[in-house]
Amino acid sequence: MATQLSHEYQQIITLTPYPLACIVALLGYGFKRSRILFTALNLSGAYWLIQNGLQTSLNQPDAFVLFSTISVLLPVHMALIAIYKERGLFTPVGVIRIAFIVLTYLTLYISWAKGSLGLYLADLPMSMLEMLIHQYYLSEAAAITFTLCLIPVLLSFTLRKTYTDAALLASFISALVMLSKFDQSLISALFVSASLIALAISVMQNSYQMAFIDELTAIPARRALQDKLATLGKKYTLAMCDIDHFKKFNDTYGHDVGDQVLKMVAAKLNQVSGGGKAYRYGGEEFTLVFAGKSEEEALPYIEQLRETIANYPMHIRNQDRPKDNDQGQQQRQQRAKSEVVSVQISIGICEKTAELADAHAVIKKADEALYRSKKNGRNCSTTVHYKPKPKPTRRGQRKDYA
Ligand SMILES: Nc1nc2c(ncn2[C@@H]2O[C@H](COP(=O)(O)OP(=O)(O)OP(=O)(O)O)[C@@H](O)[C@H]2O)c(=O)[nH]1
Repeated sequence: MATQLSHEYQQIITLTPYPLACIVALLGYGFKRSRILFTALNLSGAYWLIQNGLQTSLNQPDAFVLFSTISVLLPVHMALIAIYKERGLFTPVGVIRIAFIVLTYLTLYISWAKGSLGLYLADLPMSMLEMLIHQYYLSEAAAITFTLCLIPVLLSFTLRKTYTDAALLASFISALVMLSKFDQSLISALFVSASLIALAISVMQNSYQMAFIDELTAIPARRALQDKLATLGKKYTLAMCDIDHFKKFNDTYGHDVGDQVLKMVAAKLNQVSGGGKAYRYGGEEFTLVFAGKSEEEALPYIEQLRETIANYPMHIRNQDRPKDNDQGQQQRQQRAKSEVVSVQISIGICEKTAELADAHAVIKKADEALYRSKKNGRNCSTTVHYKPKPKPTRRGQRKDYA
């Protein structure tokens, strides 16, 4: 009975990569991640051949040629997929890529099914015939191919830094382990399944990132804030922060510099202490959430942030560098004075009270307080309920956009 059960489990494990590959291919298609779909095709193609032609001793010429070819084909496809630029699935390049993967595995299968694969054994170079290390199923040719193909996979991972590239790298390493320890029972099913799961997770993480993380500032976005607001208890404080005269940054230095300012402010707000959490509310507006804190308790942390931002010397990077050296030096000297600017923010703070029905009512009140901060000369915080003793604001020596 135990053997029977174990056999059934083995069957399930052996079949698992097929539905997984379908799910991953559908995810790749649905989320327009062509590299995910190509990798699902590549892995399932190789796995299908392994299950059909390699459940026998590698001493058989047919099986040996099939194994040697897969050992080279799999990493080559992975490297080509890694360097592929996402251009959509049904573009000419996308279709060629799909056809290339399918045709290579199909040709191999047909040759194997006709029994003609073994005939090529004599044509294989020595580097494909001898295993490099004892007990590892990796020929010299496969080892060289894996090493060469690792370069684009690693480069793509380091340069693009996407979840997809992380999953591609994981699949690549997994393919290497799977092939070199090929004699282990169920190894191909387990490693191909693990790779497919990593690919599926990368699609989920990608879509989470797109929905919940603000692309420009890399801090949580409005949707993440909505989720957070839904989980807050009875006591919390929200602070709405708005960059002062932000339009002037855009108008004076251009949209790119405006983006730099947004990134700097977001980075500073993201360092909030006292249990606060920063979100980009939209445009040049940010929200700080202090769960379990009153206005009075949150205020020192908020004020500290406001001052940190106002005191930060923001260096405006100039895009058009002059070619002429003297002119460049003059401009650089001028820039040294004129291009360090101070960014200031105005803040409205409101805590949850019994009269305020929900978090949206609290945000509305905080927004009204923010409006009062703007009217009171900007670069200051206004609370709705708590009345702190007025404190004179300090202004720096740098160019001030108030
Ligand atoms: N560069 C850049 N600008 C943005 C972005 N989102 C919104 N803006 C700009 O932010 C500016 C907001 O300007 P206003 O609402 O007039 O406010 P303000 O100039 O900050 O003035 P006050 O709030 O009264 O201090 C607009 O010019 C928008 O185009 C963005 O993602 N990048």
